[in-house]
Amino acid sequence: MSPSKLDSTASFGNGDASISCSKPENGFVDSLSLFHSEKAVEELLQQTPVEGMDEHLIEFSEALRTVAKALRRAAEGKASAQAEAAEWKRRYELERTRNIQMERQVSGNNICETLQSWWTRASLDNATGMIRIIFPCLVSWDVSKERNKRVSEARNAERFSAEHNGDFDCGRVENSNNQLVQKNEPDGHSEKGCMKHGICSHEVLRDRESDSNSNGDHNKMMRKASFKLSWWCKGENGDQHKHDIVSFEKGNITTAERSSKQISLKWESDPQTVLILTKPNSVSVRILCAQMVRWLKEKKKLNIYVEPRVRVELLTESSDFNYVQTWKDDGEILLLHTKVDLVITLGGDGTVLWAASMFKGPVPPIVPFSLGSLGFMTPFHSEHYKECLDSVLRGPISITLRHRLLCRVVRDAAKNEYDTEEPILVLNEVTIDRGISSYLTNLECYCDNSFVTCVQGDGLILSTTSGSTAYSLAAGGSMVHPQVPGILFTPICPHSLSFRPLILPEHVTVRIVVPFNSRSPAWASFDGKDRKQLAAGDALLCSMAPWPVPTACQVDSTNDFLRSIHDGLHWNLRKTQSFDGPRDL
Ligand SMILES: NC(=O)c1ccc[n+]([C@@H]2O[C@H](COP(=O)([O-])OP(=O)(O)OC[C@H]3O[C@@H](n4cnc5c(N)ncnc54)[C@H](O)[C@@H]3O)[C@@H](O)[C@H]2O)c1
Ligand SMILES: Nc1ncnc2c1ncn2[C@@H]1O[C@H](COP(=O)(O)OP(=O)(O)OP(=O)(O)O)[C@@H](O)[C@H]1O
Repeated sequence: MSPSKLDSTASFGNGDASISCSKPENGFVDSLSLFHSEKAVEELLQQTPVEGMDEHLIEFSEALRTVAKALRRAAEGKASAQAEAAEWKRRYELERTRNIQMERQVSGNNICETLQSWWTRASLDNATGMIRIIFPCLVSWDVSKERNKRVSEARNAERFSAEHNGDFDCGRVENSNNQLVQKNEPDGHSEKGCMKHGICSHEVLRDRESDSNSNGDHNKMMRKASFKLSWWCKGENGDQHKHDIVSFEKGNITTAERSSKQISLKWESDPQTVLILTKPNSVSVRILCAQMVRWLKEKKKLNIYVEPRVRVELLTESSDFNYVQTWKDDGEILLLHTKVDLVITLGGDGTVLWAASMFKGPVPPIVPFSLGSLGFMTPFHSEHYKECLDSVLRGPISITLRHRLLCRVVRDAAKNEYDTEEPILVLNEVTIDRGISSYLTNLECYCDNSFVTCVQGDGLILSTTSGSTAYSLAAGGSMVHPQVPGILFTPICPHSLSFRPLILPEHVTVRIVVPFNSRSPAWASFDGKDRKQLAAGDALLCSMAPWPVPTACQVDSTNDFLRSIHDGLHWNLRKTQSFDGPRDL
């Protein structure tokens, strides 16, 4: 996977005539210097007086010529090998791009398919000329009539990809009415069939109403609450969600939508089920959790889920907490997002990271209460939990859609880039570092098809904008508003003066490869957890995940962000300069 690197150094004679083939920065050998070597030998011989030269000198000059010729041949051989390698790389990247496009098409088609399945419920909005589709379980989305055409195109493409790419078959079959339907699993949990490596597909957004009707009252009670998202800017409520981001009428380019608008969440039916996640080993958290559970059950009549550990703790306190629900195995955790309307976290940022890591697909809105020391992502104060939850349950609320990164490890022995280990979603960052090794990491970095750089230092952080205030900040990265979509590329202690951090656009795939000439393996860790070793030839692929983490805001995402950098980090805190003193008049 790594371009091979030669390190050749040869030197003949002294002064002007010395020939050297050195290895400059970033590992690229200057092959021109090899071509120049033969010329330099000729020059050296011309400088030597020919007359009166004894036989040894003639022999020596012949030997030099032979060496120079050998060097030229080596240079030519290397140049042709490089050209061949470049051609193979080009073919490989083409193939890779084609595969990625196919993958995107499939996931895009999954959305289109969901749209298709709700087409029958679509209604024409006469005022705007738009067709409005209500997704009963998650969002309402306006789509233009042209989408209809795209859906059928997408379905054709899906048929193509189903034939050519078995990886992404989420268990769909076509019924006699030509509609795409879910294959029935023997255990009735067809969603499980949609989880490739434990990551959800968009299939899970389908309505669960039919399930609840057929399964009686219990499931009816568990039906997910629906809500609607709308985008607004500068305090104005611009509820018209246009899909054309860029228009170029009459040669004028205009952008209509910006992804960083404030988002507001309005419940369309009342939330019924909350999941409470708590930081372990904290007495204050335990006490608050018991109070909150009681209040939510008695005053708000909500169904409550907690982790198995917390249920045991609650039952130890009182058997009255018998109504609190939990799960038995990890398989049930994968289905939590289909039952839970709202997640409440009691702890610090680590508990928000923990909550996000439990959802390997869509994430319900999270209300994070601060019971830690820093609390960048936890704007709610626990003392006022009743007022806060009252207002959240009533809605509408401002939310921050925190982007996540999807990380896949591709081992050297993998057949292709889809032959990966279980993908991991991170809310803060993935770090590739030297682990316990005392050697510099040597990491080759690519952005889509382009070589970025080699990281020689302690490692590299690929961070979300939410994670920009965490480890990336400590390594010298910029602080970025969490609503800005992008991937931060921040080196850790690079052994180079000019290696400044980068911010890459959200649509790219970053590939980090451990080259074969690396002195030691590298280690990847995900939101500070789950260390994985990366041996020579292994790669880590990182791209923006389609499932952000919606966290409720105290005021709005900008106000909350600025407050947290002021209160949490004391950003740019300095005594104000006094008026009396030197000044320009
Ligand atoms: N040198 C460093 O700054 C450093 C080193 C290792 C890990 N970390 C961070 O710790 C995170 C894991 O957090 P944890 O609570 O499980 O471990 P932890 O208990 O070690 O706490 C790490 C600290 O980072 C803070 N933090 C976490 N996410 C943040 C964010 N998005 N913005 C601002 N501060 C944030 C936490 O509040 C906590 O104070 C990792 O994702 C990584 O970003 C930082
Ligand atoms: N429900 C949970 N189960 C297991 N571990 C958890 C859970 N919630 C949080 N943790 C872990 O506990 C650790 C501490 O959590 P958290 O950061 O929320 O608290 P804190 O350290 O007191 O807060 P702060 O970092 O702001 O001081 C983190 O490493 C986190 O991953």
